[in-house]
Amino acid sequence: MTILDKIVARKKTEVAEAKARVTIQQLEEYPLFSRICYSLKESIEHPQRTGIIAEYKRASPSKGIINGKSTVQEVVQGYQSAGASAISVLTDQDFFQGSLADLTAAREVLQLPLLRKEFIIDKYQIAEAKAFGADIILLIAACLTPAEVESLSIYAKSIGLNVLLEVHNEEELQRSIFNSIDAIGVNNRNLKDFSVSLDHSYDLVNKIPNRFIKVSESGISDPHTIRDLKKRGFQSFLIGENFMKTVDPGEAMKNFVGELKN
Ligand SMILES: O=P(O)(O)OC[C@@H](O)[C@@H](O)c1c[nH]c2ccccc12
Repeated sequence: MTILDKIVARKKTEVAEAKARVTIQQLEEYPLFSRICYSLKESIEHPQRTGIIAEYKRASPSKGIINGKSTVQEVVQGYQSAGASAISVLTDQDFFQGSLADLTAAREVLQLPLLRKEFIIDKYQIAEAKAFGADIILLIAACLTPAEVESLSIYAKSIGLNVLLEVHNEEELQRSIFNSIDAIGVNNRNLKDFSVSLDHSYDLVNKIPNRFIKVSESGISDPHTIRDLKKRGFQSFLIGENFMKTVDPGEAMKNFVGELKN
């Protein structure tokens, strides 16, 4: 059993438990649910922003604890001032030590699109994402059938969310493209064995149709890499650990962006 299989199995139980506590109809009554979402595309095209989607990640299955001290609000405010185009917050508890409370805390201090970073397998988690403050959801092709990618993305669009599809290889990409998707991210990390290689981004960029925002995800730690990815056609870059492993992630991003401009 791969780690991804374990996470997905756990998600099925979690979603069943959550549904027993709060129904989807009740989520639709939450105050944040009726909000108008920020557009990911507009924020990425904003001339004063960097294209970076900066992530708040306390821990991960591959690294264990990354940062147990910095609070979500201080970090995402730092990211926002440093020029992030969007913010990603992990909400998985068991493997990443995140929560929906982290998502709402981030929402309170942000004027940027906010991604619920989660292993989504059920429409219910998409309603939760909106109800707790997200503007963007992630659909991971590796754990969804094409029919699921289609129906989940259509539901997300129907409640005004932006949809980021994550792929790791060409087969996942070709089977998962639908018009209800806004952005396609190439995960440089293999979720089955955690190996990281930017070659995944380089190999897939020209196979992604230009109508989608192209995002390169994971393992980015050098401003030169961003320049290179941009030249090859990416508009956006998802970075977590490189900032989170420092004592002041917002400051680390500010310095990184400073180098990017030189
Ligand atoms: O910390 P990194 O290597 O900069 O990676 C960030 C982000 O891409 C990574 O956390 C991620 C990409 N896809 C995911 C899916 C689930 C959980 C986490 C992820």
